[in-house]
Amino acid sequence: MEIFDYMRKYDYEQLLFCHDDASGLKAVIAIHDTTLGPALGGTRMWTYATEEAAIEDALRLARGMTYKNAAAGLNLGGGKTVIIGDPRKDKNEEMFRAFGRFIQGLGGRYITAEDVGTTVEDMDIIHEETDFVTGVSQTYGSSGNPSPVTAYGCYVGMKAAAKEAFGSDSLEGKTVAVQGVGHVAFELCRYLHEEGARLIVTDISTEAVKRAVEAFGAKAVDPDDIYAQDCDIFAPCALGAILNDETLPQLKAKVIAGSANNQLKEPKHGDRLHEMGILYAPDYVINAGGVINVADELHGYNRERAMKKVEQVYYNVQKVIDISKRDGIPSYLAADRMAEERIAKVSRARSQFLPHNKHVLEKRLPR
Ligand SMILES: NC(=O)C1=CN([C@@H]2O[C@H](COP(=O)(O)OP(=O)(O)OC[C@H]3O[C@@H](n4cnc5c(N)ncnc54)[C@H](O)[C@@H]3O)[C@@H](O)[C@H]2O)C=CC1
Ligand SMILES: O=C(O)CCC(=O)C(=O)O
Repeated sequence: MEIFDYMRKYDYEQLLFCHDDASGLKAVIAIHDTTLGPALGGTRMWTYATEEAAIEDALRLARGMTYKNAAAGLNLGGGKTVIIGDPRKDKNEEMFRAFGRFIQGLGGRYITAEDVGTTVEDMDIIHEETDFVTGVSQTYGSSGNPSPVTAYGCYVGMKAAAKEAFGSDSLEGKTVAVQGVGHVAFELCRYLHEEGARLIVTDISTEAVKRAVEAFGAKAVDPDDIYAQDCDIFAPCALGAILNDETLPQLKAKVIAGSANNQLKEPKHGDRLHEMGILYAPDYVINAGGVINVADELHGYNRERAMKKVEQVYYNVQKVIDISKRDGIPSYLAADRMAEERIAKVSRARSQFLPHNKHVLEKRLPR
């Protein structure tokens, strides 16, 4: 991999390697774009097969956060960290403290949060060493676990997509097939059940399926059968790349609206969904509830205000649909266009010289 060629191709700002031998910390922080504000994105801990795979993941995820934050209307840029290691075996307090000090050294250019393999408890340790961490536990007056808020954003985003596809945003009587009933999807199922939707669920964990069947009267199906279910809406809430050559021909849903990141295996699958007349609510627009929630911590966390902001996901999905119709392009490209247009407009507005730039971080968390 030619790092600078890759960074030039997608316009990255910065890539940092953080090493601490005593704790075993090997972290890569990627900062993609800070036009809108400091780069905010979670820390993923994973056992990467190679260092190159870890760097690529950090870069790809950081760019995704630029688009997610811009589309969500946040004054934040995009960044992400990967820590190389097994989250079940390799974590220790010194590691997250050392990592926190590296983040502090960036002076606010990058703000972290949870991602796959890291928890609220890990954020609390990072918080001992830096001001620039969110997703910290509620005992610090912070937001805690973001999943229920992500679920709420996903629910309102699904309603906006339903309005376009079925003429009404009511989900009463609609059948929703949910792939993966983990932290986000279980809460999503609760909203759907309360509104009177019929649920079909699957998960590789029989325990997770059992919980959803018992709590919401959901019908359970095998993981491979979820795509071909007779349903109105398909909600991918487990893995990435599940919209691909094998699964697209099986789909009967008119709408795809779920929380999973990177749902399209390749861009051509977004084109194909458009041709098939299936409305795809782009992943990073509909699953932005989590980041909207943690970003609220930067202003002194207020749950009510955060939930109000997350309601905006409804209108963001509508905006994407409008751009898709206006420009005759698939929804995934419309989402990119919406994010890029916002970055360009803010960038133009900020070209005017000001003696003192307004700092985006109005209030820091107490420590
Ligand atoms: N937690 C959050 O706030 C956010 C989550 N997301 C994304 O939403 C998705 C779900 O996140 P969480 O609920 O936090 O994760 P989770 O790990 O709690 O839930 C995922 C569920 O999917 C199941 N699963 C895995 N492979 C499967 C397969 N092949 N078929 C069926 N089920 C399978 C797992 O057993 C698990 O129950 C992930 O893609 C995540 O990246 C995105 C933004 C924020
Ligand atoms: O939701 C979070 O905890 C952090 C934001 C993030 O990294 C994401 O949305 O993927």
